[in-house]
Amino acid sequence: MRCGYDVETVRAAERALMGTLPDGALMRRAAFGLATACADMLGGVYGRRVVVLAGSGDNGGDALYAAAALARRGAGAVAVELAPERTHPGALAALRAAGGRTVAPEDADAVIGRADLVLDGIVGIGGKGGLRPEAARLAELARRARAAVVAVDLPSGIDPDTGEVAGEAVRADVTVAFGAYKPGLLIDPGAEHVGALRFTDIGLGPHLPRTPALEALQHADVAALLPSPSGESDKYRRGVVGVVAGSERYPGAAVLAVGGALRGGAGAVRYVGPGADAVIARFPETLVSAGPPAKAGRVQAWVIGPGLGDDSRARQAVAEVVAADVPVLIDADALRLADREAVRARRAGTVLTPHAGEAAALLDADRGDVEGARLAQVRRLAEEFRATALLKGSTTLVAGPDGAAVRVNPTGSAWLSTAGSGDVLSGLTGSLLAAGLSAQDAASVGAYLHGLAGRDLPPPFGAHELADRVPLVRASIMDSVTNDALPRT
Ligand SMILES: NC(=O)C1=CN([C@@H]2O[C@H](COP(=O)(O)OP(=O)(O)OC[C@H]3O[C@@H](n4cnc5c(N)ncnc54)[C@H](O)[C@@H]3O)[C@@H](O)[C@H]2O)[C@@H](O)CC1
Ligand SMILES: [K+]
Repeated sequence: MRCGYDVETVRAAERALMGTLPDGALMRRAAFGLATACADMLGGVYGRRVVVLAGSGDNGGDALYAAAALARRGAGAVAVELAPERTHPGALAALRAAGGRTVAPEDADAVIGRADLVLDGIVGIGGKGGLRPEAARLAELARRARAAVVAVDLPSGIDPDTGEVAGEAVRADVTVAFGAYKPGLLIDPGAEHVGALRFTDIGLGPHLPRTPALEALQHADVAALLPSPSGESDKYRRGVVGVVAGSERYPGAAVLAVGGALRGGAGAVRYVGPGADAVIARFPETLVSAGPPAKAGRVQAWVIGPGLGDDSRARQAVAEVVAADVPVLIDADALRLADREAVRARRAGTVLTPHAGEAAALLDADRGDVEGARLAQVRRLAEEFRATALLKGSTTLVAGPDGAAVRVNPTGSAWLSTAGSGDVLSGLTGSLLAAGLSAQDAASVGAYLHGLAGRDLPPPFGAHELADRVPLVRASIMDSVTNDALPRT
């Protein structure tokens, strides 16, 4: 699991650790990791031109110490001081002692234009609000530069706790995070500015709390959560998922959601709705039923919404499914039709899967507000509906109603935004709910497999191919974990 900790938590851990170490030890560790990452990036140090954008806090200090280390190995180092009277004195002295020089912000353009590498030490976790004009100008120069840009701890201008970006922000090729990932490095729009994310351990681990603010699953976590049938399994033990989707107008949504559910590993899929002929033609193993969901027979979880429409049949089906005492996934049209109070009153797990536009409608907000503040908005959704909310988008987030860590999906690609992609995700996640995963695990594992399937397929692809790819990515996850566990020879 990759974890993100908010600034307050990181600061407290740093204080606890610093109390046990000589002065300046943490900054030395950070600067050493940073200089190593820069040398890797440059592929050699001697004769390279390094420019430091040095703010007046410790972030600038890290950058200056790293530049001093590079200068000692033969790089030319120049620091642009944002506020010369307040630059970190020890780090500045180290840079000068190593032969580096400083220039005023007015001269930044010229030195950045000749640089091979720009180190962004404008602000780190001490940044407040959008970048001030002088800092914003430097961030813009760095963005336009042909040099490689390495962000120190985080790209200046992104909010470390939320990933929100107000105005200009540095766009890095590499970001070197110290001690702990901050949530803003993992959530868009901040995450888009990070480039390749590297980590430098400064020893904070033992001082960080057990529960982070944000979690990103990795292969081993997913492998541990994925259900596998055992000798005792029958279709009910593996989980029967009921899918209420599709309409005369959108029969394809039914096929895609059922396909996702089958590939998610359910023991059986029941389909309820007017798309039965299309479903059976593609997946003859589906149990179809013409009546309402309440009469469809036993299921361990329901998926409702893709392509459903909003006629009286759809409304009735949503009310019945929301009233069921098994886990329910509510998507697409059903998000509009579900009664908020009825959803809040549910006792079994509930997963809502809106994209930003649907989330905006549910929260009475603007779509842009949802996209710009994804973490706050997914938490709000979970709270207001007392449900697990999966907010789809460039970084998919999953928040539970209990205030536990929010999950951010690390897989996925822009090619996933294709018609029907969400229908597959719904079926897939519903299948995991039926197998007994908690709402938050089912949603985050569903998003992980779905995203990985999207990365694995040569683009462009159609949504039905995503479902077909799930068994392959599942196998590769299992393989990678088994191989990791083998002794190395
Ligand atoms: N505290 C520690 O133990 C460690 C801190 N480290 C570094 O220290 C950083 C935090 O240092 P600081 O607390 O000094 O804070 P920062 O250096 O992140 O930021 C503070 C500086 O930024 C300026 N600033 C704030 N908001 C701004 C805005 N919107 N526009 C322009 N300038 C703005 C402030 O005036 C101040 O000069 C971390 O990100 C990390 O790089 C590392 O050296 C590891 C150890
Ligand atoms: K920075």
